[in-house]
Amino acid sequence: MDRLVSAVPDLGQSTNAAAFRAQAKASPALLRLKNMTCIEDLRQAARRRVPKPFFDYVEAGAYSEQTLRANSADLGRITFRQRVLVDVSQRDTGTTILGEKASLPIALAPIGIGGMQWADGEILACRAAQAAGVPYTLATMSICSIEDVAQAVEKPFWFQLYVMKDRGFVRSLVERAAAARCSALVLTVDLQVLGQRHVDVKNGLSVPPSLNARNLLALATKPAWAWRMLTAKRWTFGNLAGHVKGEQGVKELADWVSHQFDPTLNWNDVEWIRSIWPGKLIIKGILDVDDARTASNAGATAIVVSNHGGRQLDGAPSTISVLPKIVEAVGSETEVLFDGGVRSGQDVMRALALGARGCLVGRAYIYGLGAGGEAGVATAIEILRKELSVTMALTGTRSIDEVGERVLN
Ligand SMILES: Cc1cc2nc3c(=O)[nH]c(=O)nc-3n(C[C@H](O)[C@H](O)[C@H](O)COP(=O)(O)O)c2cc1C
Ligand SMILES: CC(C)CC(=O)C(=O)O
Repeated sequence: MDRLVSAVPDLGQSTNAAAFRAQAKASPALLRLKNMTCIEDLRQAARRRVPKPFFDYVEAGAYSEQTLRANSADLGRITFRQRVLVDVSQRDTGTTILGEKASLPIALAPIGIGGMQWADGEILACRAAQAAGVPYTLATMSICSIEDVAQAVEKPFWFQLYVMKDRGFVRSLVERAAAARCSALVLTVDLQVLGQRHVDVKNGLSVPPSLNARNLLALATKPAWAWRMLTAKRWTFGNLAGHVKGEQGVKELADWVSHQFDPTLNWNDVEWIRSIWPGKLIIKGILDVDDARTASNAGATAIVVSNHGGRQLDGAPSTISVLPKIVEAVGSETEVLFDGGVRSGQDVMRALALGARGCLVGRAYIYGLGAGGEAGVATAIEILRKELSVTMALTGTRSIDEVGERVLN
């Protein structure tokens, strides 16, 4: 299995289908994934390869999962206007996000515990993103630390910040992100209190995994996964090591969040973060027009219209349903990014058509990671790229600048 990973560190720029096919021929890992033609295929493969508690953790939404379902369902209701007899032989999926070139209008979203999907998962995902020319966001609650990732990749990445009660620790995280040359800070503001995901409680999700009979069985049935984890020797939250007393072996996730995360977080704290991080600041977790205006006034470079992938406020509206009014309110001053339910290039096109500058993709790439490590993430990005490119062609669109309401029915 390790051969599978080491075979693909130099994927190169997989920004077009021919290059990707050539790489796939040379790489056993990509070859194994060649029959994965859509994100759902990667999801099924991840289900087979990742121990149940960690696969379930990715899938889960909060409570009744109404908002989780609404994200995808509302995206799926948006239909395109088919246009014909337009010369679409030359199409460009490239754009800029926060002023930086991106080969696609996407960024990889912060995903806590990513390194439990595949050993060293955050390093591998970041490498795949950089090879494909899209931004990668490392989560505060990652398994690989900021320094682990910075040492293993060539270009800057984004760092996602959770604000904890210990502000000294928060400041040190920000300083570490700056020292690692992170190019943007993504401040997540929608998870000061955890929305319950029933399945995590039932599975007794903890990091590192608790060694009871049931969990041992779940791990033992995925020996390739377990072998990679044993070899990588990273089992717990890398960024927290040595900083948060007595929390090396975190027990129940929800308990831990309620002990550590600060529910007093408010707009004054955003001012404080702004003062200690002079660089690009993205505020993630905005779903309301008034909040979007306040974020824009607080000096955010960008906001992410997000309900945390349906994992927090169950009963909140889908992100696509609120996107247009938020774009209308702040889009001329602040870049508006979007996430929630994006599982295809068509979904990326839908969000762009309604005014998003780009999409953060969460589960879509995490399924790839669980399915095949770095090669799996590269495959996920490539699937999105191809789908977006074909959707552009069939709507008579040659560049991302041309995407707008004109492509929608
Ligand atoms: C397994 C998982 C873990 C996540 N962890 C974080 C996190 O640590 N920080 C954060 O800001 N958002 C986190 N999110 C939310 C994502 O960044 C993103 O908002 C969401 O996944 C988008 O929805 P999608 O998965 O439908 O694409 C997580 C989402 C998932 C599915
Ligand atoms: C470790 C968690 C707090 C990460 C997260 O944001 C999530 O699971 O949605």
